[in-house]
Amino acid sequence: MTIYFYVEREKPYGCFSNFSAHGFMLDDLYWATSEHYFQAQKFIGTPYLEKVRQTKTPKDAANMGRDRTLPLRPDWKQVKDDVMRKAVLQKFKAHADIRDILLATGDAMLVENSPVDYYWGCGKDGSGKNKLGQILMAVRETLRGNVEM
Ligand SMILES: Nc1nc(O)c(N)c(N[C@@H]2O[C@H](COP(=O)(O)O)[C@@H](O)[C@H]2O)n1
Repeated sequence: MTIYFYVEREKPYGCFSNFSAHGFMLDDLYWATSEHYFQAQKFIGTPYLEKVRQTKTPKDAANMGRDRTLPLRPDWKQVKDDVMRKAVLQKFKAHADIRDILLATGDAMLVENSPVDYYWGCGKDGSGKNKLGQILMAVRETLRGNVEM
């Protein structure tokens, strides 16, 4: 079985999106969404991290994080998967309701059904890497106590 998710408002699996309104503490700071955390880490060591953290919406955080006039950390390509793992794990540790939804998916394949994202999602034609779906499945195993992240 495959479960597709994308935007937050699509129930019940919209909570798998990084845009879902499930905040958490990480690195001694509060993050309104996992998107805020992920995008802010692009600017670690600069004041832009805090600027992204304080953006109003996950869309605003994504827009700022994707602004390539801002100083992207040089190792971003190497660390971005780990950053995403850390954010997603913490989000599901912090919220029992969505943790239950994730665990109840059993061994279903989880796919971010983004028509525009061929890295985190499956892309328009399904050929994308679906990295976010893979991370959610890995988090699911970690929460079951089967695999360390
Ligand atoms: N809602 C939404 N709109 C897009 O245009 C997207 N690309 C995504 N995918 C999410 O974007 C985040 C990573 O973006 P960048 O690597 O900074 O481009 C991540 O949360 C994907 O799940 N979502």
